[in-house]
Amino acid sequence: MAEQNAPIRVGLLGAGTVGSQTARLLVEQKDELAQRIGRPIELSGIACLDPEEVDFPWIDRSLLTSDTMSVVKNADIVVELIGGTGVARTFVLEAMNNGASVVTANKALLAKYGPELYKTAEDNNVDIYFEAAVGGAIPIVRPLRESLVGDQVKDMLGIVNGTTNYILDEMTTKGLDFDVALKEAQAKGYAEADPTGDIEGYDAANKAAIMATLGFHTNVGIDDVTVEGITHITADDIAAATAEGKVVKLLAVVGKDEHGVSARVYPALIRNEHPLASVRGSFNAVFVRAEYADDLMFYGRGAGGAPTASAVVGDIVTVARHIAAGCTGPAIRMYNDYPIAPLSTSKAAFAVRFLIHDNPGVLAKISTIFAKNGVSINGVNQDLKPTLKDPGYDGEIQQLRLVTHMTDEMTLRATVAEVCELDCVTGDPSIIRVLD
Ligand SMILES: NC(=O)C1=CN([C@@H]2O[C@H](COP(=O)(O)OP(=O)(O)OC[C@H]3O[C@@H](n4cnc5c(N)ncnc54)[C@H](O)[C@@H]3O)[C@@H](O)[C@H]2O)C=CC1
Ligand SMILES: N[C@@H](CC=O)C(=O)O
Ligand code: NA
Repeated sequence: MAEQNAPIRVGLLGAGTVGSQTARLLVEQKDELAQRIGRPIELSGIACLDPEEVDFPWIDRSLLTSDTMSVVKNADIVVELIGGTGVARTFVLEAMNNGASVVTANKALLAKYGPELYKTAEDNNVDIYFEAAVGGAIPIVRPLRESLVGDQVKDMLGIVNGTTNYILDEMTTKGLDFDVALKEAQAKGYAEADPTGDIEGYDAANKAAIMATLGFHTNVGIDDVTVEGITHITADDIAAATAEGKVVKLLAVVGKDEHGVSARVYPALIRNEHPLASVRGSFNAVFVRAEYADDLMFYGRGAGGAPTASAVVGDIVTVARHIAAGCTGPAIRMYNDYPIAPLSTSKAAFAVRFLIHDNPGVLAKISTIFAKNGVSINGVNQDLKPTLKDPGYDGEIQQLRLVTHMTDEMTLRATVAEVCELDCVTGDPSIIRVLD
């Protein structure tokens, strides 16, 4: 009987943005969570790199240690909030092999080592839960893993990175520079320890890999995702979008067709009336289309300490309930072995921006190359950029923007490369997809 009422020990690895807030939610709601679980839970240890630097009024300093393995070994639930694919993997595997269940927010770890981790959980008869790994506070992992398990997911489309959504939103609505907006996102706790992963699209790609794996019951890893970030999006791109009644958003797009499964991350132009256009700041949103449920939409805070901690603590309670009941949740089985659809099957409409010499005949040369390659142009506009210069050319520079009809991506990219060979074209082109 004493055993049945003994507190369930929760070992926290990491006391940063998410770890510190997870500790707060556990401490502040201790009594109520015990009632929800039917057994008390206690924080048995908190590991971090430098305990001296952790100073939150709700954290009992005697629990802090830099001996992470000791926390792993003395817990029933290990909560991994360190991040990255290095030591986090070692600690998570050790925890499960030691009989502990795991809760993690670490999408990079799951997108790289998912199959190994899911199998280790099943082999050891323990849980691995990770609601916070996709869409922060938004319940999306559990709906894919449990609620929609009686359905067939067709595709998913979403904004799954809070940092880039915040940056693009601030650039659009306040005219902020990219770097200033990024610094703000870091200060608000949205960005990864190394924000390169956010702005280059890899964080969203990790999430796309997890979504595809759960949605299609097949292994999709980070290396299977085609990734394009937002670092090449300029104030000019945003201004052009605004002028056309559109916004630029970084999207994760996951689907399945006769060529296989695809998971892609790229910035896209979307109409102001599109529901994703109104997803602002650090909010995320995911659309899921399922065979029988039809369209579903999930929306909420995708990043930040407290919202992410809400998802983490939700998982801790779920896993603690399983421990109290002597069971585990559903295993993650990748029983399908779908191929990854090649990029050559990708089709879209594109907005392409070139910097060109302001001379007669330039537009004709460019449109000839487009026509020769079978890429149909839907719209053109041009404006003078008097502040830009091309060394070796005395005239002025124009910005030429072409919007194509639906075309295949490889042909479009080859066409743009061919145009860039022209002497009258300067600088780097910009290519952004246009969503219907
Ligand atoms: N910040 C956010 O909005 C979100 C973060 N996540 C994920 O949550 C995880 C944690 O992210 P943040 O809290 O933002 O990171 P953070 O950089 O603020 O905190 C990391 C913590 O891990 C500790 N740590 C590093 N190496 C350690 C080791 N060997 N042993 C023990 N502790 C160690 C650090 O001392 C620090 O306390 C990451 O996987 C991240 O991708 C997921 C969703 C949202
Ligand atoms: N860096 C991530 C944090 C949440 O997953 C983001 O910006 O979305
Ligand atoms: Na989530």
